[in-house]
Amino acid sequence: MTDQQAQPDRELGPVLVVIPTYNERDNIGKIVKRLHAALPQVHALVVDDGSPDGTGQVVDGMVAADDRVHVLHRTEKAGLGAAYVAGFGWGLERGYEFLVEMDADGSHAPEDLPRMLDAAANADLVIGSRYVTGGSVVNWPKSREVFSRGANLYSRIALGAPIKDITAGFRVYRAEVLRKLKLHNVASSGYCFQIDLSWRTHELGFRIVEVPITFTDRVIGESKMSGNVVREALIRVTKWGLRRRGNQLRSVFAPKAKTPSGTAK
Ligand SMILES: Nc1nc2c(ncn2[C@@H]2O[C@H](COP(=O)(O)OP(=O)(O)O[C@H]3O[C@H](CO)[C@@H](O)[C@H](O)[C@@H]3O)[C@@H](O)[C@H]2O)c(=O)[nH]1
Repeated sequence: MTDQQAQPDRELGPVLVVIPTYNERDNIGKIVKRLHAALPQVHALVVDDGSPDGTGQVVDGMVAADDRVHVLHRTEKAGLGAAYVAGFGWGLERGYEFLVEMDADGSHAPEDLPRMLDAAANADLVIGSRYVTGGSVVNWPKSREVFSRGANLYSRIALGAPIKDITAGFRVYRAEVLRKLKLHNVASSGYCFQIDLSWRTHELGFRIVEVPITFTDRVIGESKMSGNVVREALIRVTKWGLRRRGNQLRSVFAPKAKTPSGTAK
């Protein structure tokens, strides 16, 4: 891992693109190359969870050849959320002002990132959204898209957050947001991490903007979606939603404070 000072990018300040990897040996080189073709000045941090296919060693070679590429090696597969928390911590310590989430498999087009960074000039969180006007999904099996849309609808209703693509994994966070989110308290490890951070960002009153993107299913390798990932999201979102309803009811039925004249305020 090189340990350079963050370099300024565009007019925004230094940008770090965090890319979690598990078994992405044949994807990681291509995606970082596309990223640097689109945005030569950004830095990339790959967070690899000891991929058995040797992704970590491939990235070591990239780090040795390019000052803009960094790596965090972790010993075991601990989920996408934990990988991002580690990557964000690394970036915040080094003074990056914008921290980007992006998959390694090409589902997220780095060529869309300049538009997202433009939007970040007036937002605290920019979500690359499949489900706003102009956004789309290419090559996903219909069942996966229906599932993803259903998960979004359920989360939106349960949490009352007006975000069309709350599970999206292509995002730009302003560093200030991540500092306020108290990342050490985030326990969501799978894709639920995206919902968790979106909701926390919304609750803190930060500006969230959705920019349309085209999500294209991976050509090489496999999705890490599993029963555990789905269960975690379902249980957590339901629990947060019930807690939110409970808080709303408590505030409606809580005894009103009395004024000195005896009328309720
Ligand atoms: N380090 C690490 N990386 C992981 C892990 N699990 C997944 N990744 C990496 O995280 C990225 C996304 O994982 P995929 O498994 O390819 O995701 P997907 O099924 O295509 O899901 C996409 O859509 C979801 C919502 O619909 C998103 O929530 C998700 O972030 C992603 O964009 C890939 O770069 C993958 O290697 C893990 O345990 N550890």
